Amino acid sequence: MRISVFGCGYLGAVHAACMVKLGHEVVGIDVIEAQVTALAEGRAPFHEPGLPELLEEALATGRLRFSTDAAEAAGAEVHFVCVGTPQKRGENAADLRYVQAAVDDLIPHLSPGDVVVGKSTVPVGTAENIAARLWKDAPEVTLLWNPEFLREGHAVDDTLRPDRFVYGVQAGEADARAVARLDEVYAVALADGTPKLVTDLATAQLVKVAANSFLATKISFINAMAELCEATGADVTQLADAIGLDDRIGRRFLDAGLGFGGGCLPKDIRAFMARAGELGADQALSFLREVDAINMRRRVRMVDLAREELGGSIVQRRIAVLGAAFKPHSDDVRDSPALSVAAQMQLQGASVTVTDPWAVPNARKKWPDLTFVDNVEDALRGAELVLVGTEWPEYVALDPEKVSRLVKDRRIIDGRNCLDPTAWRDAGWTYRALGRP
Ligand SMILES: NC(=O)C1=CN([C@@H]2O[C@H](COP(=O)(O)OP(=O)(O)OC[C@H]3O[C@@H](n4cnc5c(N)ncnc54)[C@H](O)[C@@H]3O)[C@@H](O)[C@H]2O)C=CC1
Ligand SMILES: O=C(O)[C@H]1O[C@H](OP(=O)(O)OP(=O)(O)OC[C@H]2O[C@@H](n3ccc(=O)[nH]c3=O)[C@H](O)[C@@H]2O)[C@H](O)[C@@H](O)[C@@H]1O
Repeated sequence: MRISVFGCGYLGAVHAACMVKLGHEVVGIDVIEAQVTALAEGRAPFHEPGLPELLEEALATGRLRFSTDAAEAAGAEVHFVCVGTPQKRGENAADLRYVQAAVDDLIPHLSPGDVVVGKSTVPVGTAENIAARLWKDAPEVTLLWNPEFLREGHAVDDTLRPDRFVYGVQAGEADARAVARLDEVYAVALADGTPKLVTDLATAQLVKVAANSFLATKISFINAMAELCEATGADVTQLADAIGLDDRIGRRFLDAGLGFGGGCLPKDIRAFMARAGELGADQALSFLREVDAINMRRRVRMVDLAREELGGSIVQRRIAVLGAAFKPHSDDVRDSPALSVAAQMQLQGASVTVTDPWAVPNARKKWPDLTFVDNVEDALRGAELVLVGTEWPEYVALDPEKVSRLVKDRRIIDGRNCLDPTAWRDAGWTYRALGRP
């Protein structure tokens, strides 16, 4: 099947390469020339495990190309929309201008019978507006909404072996043909037994934001428990293990710490609240305001803890921050809790050095005033306080004895509850964490 993918960022680049792996011929379209050039040369423009190898393999088949020219989408039968839907500046709502522009760019190159498949995360109602637009300008083209659930750091596997497919459809014969076509695209995964749910357009759009809202709520729930643990001397990691053993609750997404960041959960819950307000249903999602507030409070608590540990002031104190990415195995620094804490401490007068195995270039672009180093030893050298902001395996594996000689003072705050407190305390460190005695 010939496929086009509009938007070759974290979602689209992985999707394009994976579609080749599934046997299709793909053109990836993006408006950023440098990104297209890098991808066409087999260089992933961001860090995603497995993507460089997959790109190389896909390019070698001759069935994958990239372009900035939307006209290259002509001749494809299925067109995926994977462009960004960031938070509007100064507002909670999603900025839909990239989705609108991609649809505008695509329409002149569509042929009768083509299927447009929306994958970007959008406020409910967006798909219906696009469908109306296609009805007017390309009436023999069908729109499906097929939200994406991949996680950064696991994107390749999540795309090739997803937990489920959701197809949002309109009513009618054309939709049955479009569904059959999307089934052909995903034939390999469907044959492996991946569940498929066919819903109306509104439900499909809601499934996506509901899933992300649930995940964000689960994280904020455990972080609220961490606040209680801090007030009582209890241990949130044991609490999570204990409640997580109940199958109905489950242990996943109960890791307390600095909370959620990234290009998705924070902006998606805010956009969902904004859309609910427009629909006159804001009360239904008022709990998400609290989910957001609990999440942001963890960052403030981390800075307060640093101040407490340093005897009341962080001004001119040397603090090493391990981690800049919003989560391990990614170089994405969008709304990164670790970076936000580092920046806050710097703004409050601390002398902060940040390191990360992959995210330093992106972090430097975002916060050029922070000091960045490429390796953990340089970050630790002379530090009066060490703060773990992202649980990269190499930080989890640090030997507290070995790194003792690098720092000025042995003080560590584990912002991700990822270290063994006993090992650090036994090596003479003052160990503090969020929600753990
Ligand atoms: N990053 C993730 O893990 C996931 C993201 N999503 C959703 O997917 C969408 C994309 O997210 P990301 O890939 O993270 O964003 P991104 O910002 O990494 O990538 C978006 C890409 O779209 C390109 N673009 C903008 N306008 C365009 C146009 N008119 N034509 C072609 N390309 C255009 C941009 O240049 C950029 O490269 C968002 O709605 C996001 O919420 C959904 C699931 C997972
Ligand atoms: O819509 C999206 O883009 C994606 O958003 C999230 O994926 P992602 O943002 O890649 O990362 P997650 O693994 O969900 O982590 C998000 C944040 O929550 C934090 N987190 C996660 C789990 C946990 O127990 N505690 C916790 O604080 C992570 O450190 C990270 O900052 C969802 O997990 C994906 O299913 C979804 O497709």
